[in-house]
Amino acid sequence: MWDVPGRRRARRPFEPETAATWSERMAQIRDAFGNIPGAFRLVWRADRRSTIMMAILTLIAAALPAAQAWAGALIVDSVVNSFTARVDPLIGLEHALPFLGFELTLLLIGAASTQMRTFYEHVLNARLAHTINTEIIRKALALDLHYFEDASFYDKLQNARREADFRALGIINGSYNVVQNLLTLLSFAALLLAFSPLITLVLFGATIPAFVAQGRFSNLYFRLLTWRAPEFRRMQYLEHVLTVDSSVKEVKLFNLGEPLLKRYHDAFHVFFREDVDLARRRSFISVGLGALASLSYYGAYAWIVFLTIGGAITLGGMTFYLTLFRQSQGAFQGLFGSVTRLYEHGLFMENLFTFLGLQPQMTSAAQPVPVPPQLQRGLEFRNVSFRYPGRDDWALREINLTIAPGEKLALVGPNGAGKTTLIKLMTRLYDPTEGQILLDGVDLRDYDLDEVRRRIGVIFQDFVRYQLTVRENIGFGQIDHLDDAQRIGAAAQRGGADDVVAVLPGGMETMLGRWFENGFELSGGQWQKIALSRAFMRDGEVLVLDEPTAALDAEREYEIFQRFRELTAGKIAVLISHRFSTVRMADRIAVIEGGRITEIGSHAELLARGGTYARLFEMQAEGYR
Ligand SMILES: Nc1ncnc2c1ncn2[C@@H]1O[C@H](COP(=O)(O)OP(=O)(O)OP(=O)(O)O)[C@@H](O)[C@H]1O
Repeated sequence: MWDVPGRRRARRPFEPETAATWSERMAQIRDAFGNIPGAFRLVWRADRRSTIMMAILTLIAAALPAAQAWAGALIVDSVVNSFTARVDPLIGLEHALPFLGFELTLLLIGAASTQMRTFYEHVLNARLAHTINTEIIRKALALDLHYFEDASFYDKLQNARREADFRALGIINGSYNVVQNLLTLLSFAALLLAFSPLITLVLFGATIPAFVAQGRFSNLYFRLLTWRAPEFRRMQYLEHVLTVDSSVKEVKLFNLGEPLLKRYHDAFHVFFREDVDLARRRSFISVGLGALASLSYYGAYAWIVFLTIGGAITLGGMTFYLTLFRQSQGAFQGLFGSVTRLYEHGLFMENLFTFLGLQPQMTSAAQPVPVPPQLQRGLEFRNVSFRYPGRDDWALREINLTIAPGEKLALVGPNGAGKTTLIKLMTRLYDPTEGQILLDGVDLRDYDLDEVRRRIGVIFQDFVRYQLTVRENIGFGQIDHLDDAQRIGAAAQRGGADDVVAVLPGGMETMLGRWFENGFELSGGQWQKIALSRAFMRDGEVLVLDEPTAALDAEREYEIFQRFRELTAGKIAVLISHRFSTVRMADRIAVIEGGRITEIGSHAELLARGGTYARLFEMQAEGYR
């Protein structure tokens, strides 16, 4: 039913109903309402004062109509008394004035409390959005890399983020409204029941179908939005590609703009049609069921008219009961409306709480072994095999490798061979599926996770270009030394960023990138020097450089590698490179093919062996002749 003809991409069909059995439906309702306390805790954490103020203001709002009715009655009584006593109009007015003043005061209190509530709601909304975003970011920080390499994680993130703040606030408002309506209703229900239980049943019973229908629509709407998360992200992705600096060159030169924009439009129209369809059905059913409630009201009306004409009740009694019918039915509908909205908000909060409930698997040992200050035995891969979550094939298979303290090891191999994966295991971004990685004889998993990472400096080939100052770009290698100008300067020199800094208008304080004002964009190689310097900022025992010099000019690369031994003296250095001029400077070279180490040895040994390394080296050397 959600499928729109003529679309190119086949979509998963949206199934409107899954909670088939009664018990499943009850469980769903329980879950949705079960999220209310959690939402309250969240709001409470975000801003206690506003939460309390809103509660007080709601109670004032609940009490005001009754007080106003009472003030009205006092005014009428005062007028009637003066009239029957035939007092002078001025004196009569004088008697009524305090009551008029009372009503005016109530009116002013009402207006002020409405404004105050709007104000506190605004404050709470801003704080709440911030609190929720912070919790989402904190959770993302705690989660392992594999979550970020999985599309369904982004759907969860998307669902958690979307509307969470507005829904949490909705739960607070909804809960307060339920209390308000309940109080009003209780007072009316007593009077109504005393008059006629049957009429009470007819009036209230007629509003129940609308309540049930609204609940079903809330459920449908929630599931539609949740199910839609992947498509919605695809739209956001297109928007991103079409509007950021990193893709603008290709978008222009390959004329991708309009075709991609069309995809964006198409996705929007599918969503739009689905939304309109749902809204239309919701409106139709609401009108139909609203008519049912009105019908019951007019049925009761006719009954009262009949009783009045028959002389069973007075004209005043008729007016009184009619008011009672209308107001109590209104309060009942209001109560149901609030409950339905609460249910809908509760469903949406489920997404946030599910996300916040995700647990990292890569955790520190309960009683971590301290990492030794100086490595004695180095790093050892013992029978390590690894498969990415959700993949059947092995990315690494039976890796046995020991890297001695101070050794320089190069990893070479074709694209997709598993080199970067090996680094990810070494830095505990992933744990091996089989086997162990030992740092100085102790399994990496027995150390404190942060401690391990602190001791290893890594720059990946897809390093980050922080749109921040040079100082921060380098200093982030050791964030607690961000203000240590000397250390940052030394790291810049070792990584080769010193000559970049020399030409920048603001030196170390120059803003890099084009995203922010006065940003200075660097060339690919210049960025790489900055990233390399970031790795040198770290004073760890292990330095890992994944394609560190791919974008450097030959001269600079030569210079850095001439000094490489000196720069990494006493440290383990692992470098991945496709450039043999770089690779040959390592003590040993491991060739990785299809996830296995197929050759290992020094440059001379591998050349002498005449295997893959020798073949690739000759091929590259040939290219330069
Ligand atoms: N996050 C991931 N999830 C699933 N599979 C992955 C992931 N990252 C890499 N792979 C797969 O693991 C294998 C090894 O990839 P890896 O990135 O380690 O190769 P590499 O040797 O570093 O290649 P390159 O020289 O191209 O950088 C490849 O088959 C790749 O498809």
